[in-house]
Amino acid sequence: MQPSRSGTVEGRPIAVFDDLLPLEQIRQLFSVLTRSGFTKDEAARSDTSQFTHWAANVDQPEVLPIFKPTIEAARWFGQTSGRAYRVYRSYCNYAGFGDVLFTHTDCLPDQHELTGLWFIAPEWDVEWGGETLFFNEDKDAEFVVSPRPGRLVLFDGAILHAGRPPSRICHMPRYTFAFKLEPYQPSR
Ligand SMILES: O=C(O)CCC(=O)C(=O)O
Ligand SMILES: [Fe+2]
Repeated sequence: MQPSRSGTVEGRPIAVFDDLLPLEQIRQLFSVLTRSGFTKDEAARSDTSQFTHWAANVDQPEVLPIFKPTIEAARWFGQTSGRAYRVYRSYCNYAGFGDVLFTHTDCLPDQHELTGLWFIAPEWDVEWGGETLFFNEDKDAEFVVSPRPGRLVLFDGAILHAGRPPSRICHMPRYTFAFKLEPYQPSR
């Protein structure tokens, strides 16, 4: 498995993977998500907890078609870091026009956790916005990922990042399906 492109921010890796699954499977997952139980209780940071956004927690992510390719992409990451990763949390974020998604990190600098984000949409127009941005320590955006349907971006969770809400002309929910992965010692 090879990324379409990769880079680093503050020396920490990011990789973008495309076409890991047929678009039809992404469309099916989109359809399931539109009928799922989202609750407005996900907070990006402790100091923004009064501005929650909608998310749906998923208890059995193994059954989803996006699970295995996520593990395989994490294995690609592990080739460089020498680490093995396992999923410890899965959920889907929702954002619509006018929502705010705050900049945040997903782990502490020395935790070396990974976040995998899948863009789940049947189609996406560049004018709809909704990119995920990655910032350096100066809060300058250094890496941008367009929310192309079926795309996976995998990154060191200590990189400051934010999803951007879709624009006013976007009639589609912006779903990003998140896998949080932690390093672990596989038993031999
Ligand atoms: O929706 C996005 O682009 C970002 C989501 C995110 O950073 C997260 O769920 O931790
Ligand atoms: Fe995040």
